[in-house]
Amino acid sequence: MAEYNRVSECVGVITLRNPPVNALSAAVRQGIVDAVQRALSDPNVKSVVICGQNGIFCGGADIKEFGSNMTGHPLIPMIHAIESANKPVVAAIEGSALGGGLELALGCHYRIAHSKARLGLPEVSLGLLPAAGGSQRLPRLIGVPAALNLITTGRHVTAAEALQLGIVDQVTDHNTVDAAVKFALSVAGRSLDPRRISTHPCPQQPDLDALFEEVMQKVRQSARGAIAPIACVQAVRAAATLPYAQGMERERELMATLFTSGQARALQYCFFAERAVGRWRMPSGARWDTSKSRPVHKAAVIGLGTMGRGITVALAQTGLSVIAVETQEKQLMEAKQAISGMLERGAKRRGVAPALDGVIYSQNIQAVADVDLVIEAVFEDIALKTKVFQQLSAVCKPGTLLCTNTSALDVDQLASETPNPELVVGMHFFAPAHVMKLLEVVYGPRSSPQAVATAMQLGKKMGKASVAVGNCRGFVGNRMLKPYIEEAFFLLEEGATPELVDQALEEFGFPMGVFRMSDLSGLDVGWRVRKGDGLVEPGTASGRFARIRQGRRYSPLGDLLCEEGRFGQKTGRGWYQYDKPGSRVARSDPWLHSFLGAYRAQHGLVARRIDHQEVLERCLYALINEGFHILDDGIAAGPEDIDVIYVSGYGWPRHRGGPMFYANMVGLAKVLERLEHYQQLHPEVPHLQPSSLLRRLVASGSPPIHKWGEAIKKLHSQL
Ligand SMILES: CCCCCCCCCCCCC/C=C/C(=O)SCCNC(=O)CCNC(=O)[C@H](O)C(C)(C)COP(=O)(O)OP(=O)(O)OC[C@H]1O[C@@H](n2cnc3c(N)ncnc32)[C@H](O)[C@@H]1OP(=O)(O)O
Repeated sequence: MAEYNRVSECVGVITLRNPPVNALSAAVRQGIVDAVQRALSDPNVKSVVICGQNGIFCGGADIKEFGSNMTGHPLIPMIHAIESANKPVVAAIEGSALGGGLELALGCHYRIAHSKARLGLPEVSLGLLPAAGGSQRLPRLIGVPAALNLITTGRHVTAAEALQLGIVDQVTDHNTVDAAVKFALSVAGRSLDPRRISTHPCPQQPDLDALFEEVMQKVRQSARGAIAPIACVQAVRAAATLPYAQGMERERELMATLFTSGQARALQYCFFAERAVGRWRMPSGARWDTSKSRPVHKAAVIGLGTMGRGITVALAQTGLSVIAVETQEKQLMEAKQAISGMLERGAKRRGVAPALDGVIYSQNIQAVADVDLVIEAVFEDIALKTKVFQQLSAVCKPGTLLCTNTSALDVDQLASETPNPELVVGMHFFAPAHVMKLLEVVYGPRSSPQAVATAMQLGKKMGKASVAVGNCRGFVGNRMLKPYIEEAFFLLEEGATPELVDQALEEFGFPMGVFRMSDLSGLDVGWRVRKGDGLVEPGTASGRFARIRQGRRYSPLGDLLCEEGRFGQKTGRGWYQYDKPGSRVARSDPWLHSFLGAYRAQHGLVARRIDHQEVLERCLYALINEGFHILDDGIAAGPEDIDVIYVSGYGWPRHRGGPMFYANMVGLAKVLERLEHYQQLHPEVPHLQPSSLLRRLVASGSPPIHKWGEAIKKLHSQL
């Protein structure tokens, strides 16, 4: 797991070998310890180089080991042994040096990086801190402010930035190991004392207390309840104020708290879930590893409203050539200007040239004749979309993939309007499409595995968390959102305020509560859907029956607000009030409170005290319950798919792992018991009726989340 060779007579080269990322498993740690020992005891060896095989230095500690009893040689003494070696040790960094990988490099006396390498201490994103001395060495090397930035955000830096910060000593465009060996030869025999970072004091920093106070305040605000970023600040503070040995002790104490925390489990689950969703499978048995994607060189977007513009930018930024079609000249010109602006701003942020020439604008759908894939993003109207699909089928070359960005319409129905339904899939982007990470790839019963593979591949290329899901109303994300929003409306009827509901959800970790979120996305969106579903009834009927529609409890509160012209932020009024239309600062609105009072009086509802726990249980368990229905229906292949969708697209706090992971943490029996409790109180609310899958999982002993897949298969086979 770590290979040792002697090169150029007197340089010992230690190569980490643990594909795919050379993680520091027990075997690798032991291999390094043994190899260092060999190099130091060989009188012919004057210096040592540590590198990784296959163009990657090291992706850090082996995260899979964190869930088990960690055995084997510990990381910290291993790194100390390297730092205290009496021969120079040079890290040759190619690919990535992350987490424990960078901590290992910081224990070396010198670091040489390839120009394309990326370095970072991303432990915070796994609910941890750099606890192999990273929180103590990095501030000593690059100063407190820069180290705080890197450690609390976990961001990866380029080799150029690492050089500028002083993390690496040299950057090369050539073979890194050769450069490191040459360098190691040149420094053999030099004094190593100044190169042992742990012996340095932290660079002086004026007004240290004020700096830490300011950073801590910022971190608390953005952490939304996550504990690791705060522990990271505390650890760096120890580096700045304590001798190294005491700082290490503090680092260990803080890590001990984080290591066994539910948040660390949740964040590490997210890490693996994000990778697991790439290994998609369909109920037909088609899978990621047996379905070949088609190359996409040229794509088209039809309809350049907000979504179409964002999709065009996302596609163009991957280097694809894009035909952007909008039939109205004025809209086309406006879209061109907006898209160019977005491309320019994005390119500036990323330090690259804007892909302006990659987009060709046209008013004529014939322009898409030779593209490999089209994404339709016209208005959400089935007749219009059907017409577009029929035109595309006539215009496009054979084999062109036809994708719809619909969020609410039936992908199967659209597919059935084309001569080649196997070429049709949904690509459900989230606004703004060039920013939001999530992409639901929606397959119907007739979508070909190749079409799904191509859309998933394209999503990956665009940097999206792409999740393949089956076709149903609302797909996965919006389908689960419906009971969540409905419960929030019911809570208002029963005595809550938008402020109370939002506060409970924001304290849970959502960036925005349900009402602030509705104001942002526009109340008229849901109104239009409810109208289409025949749920909206005009008039002022009162009493219980006025709140039953299609046989189930219904709250017309959202409709009534829309009738008042309160569409949210864009009209300056919604569940909150805003200084002016478009303004973002939500303020409590006395009008809304008296409106709620009058509504309750009209319907004979007596307001009662509702606490945060009830808000969370009713909104979140209703959403989770729908997630179980989705799993039972086979719309999502596993809980990871649902969790990735919620964490990357719906603001579910990552440190709580996603709704299904959260249910697993709370305990399935408890979720079931609370749903039963609320269902008894509200028998006219079907979404509180526990899903049969949840019941069956509890009856089968509540298996842990990684065993749900197996359990679901077994339960289905027993049906
Ligand atoms: C009682 C309490 C006691 C407490 C005390 C405990 C003391 C313990 C002390 C230990 C101190 C440890 C301190 C160090 C901690 C760490 O190092 S944590 C890990 C930090 N590293 C990372 O976060 C990097 C994670 N990896 C990546 O970002 C990327 O994988 C990559 C390296 C940039 C490569 O990207 P890419 O090429 O796109 O490949 P991927 O698809 O992401 O990955 C390929 C597969 O590799 C798996 N993998 C990646 N990294 C790791 C890892 N570090 N460990 C295990 N596995 C890893 C990844 O999951 C992929 O596999 P699949 O999931 O099977 O697809």
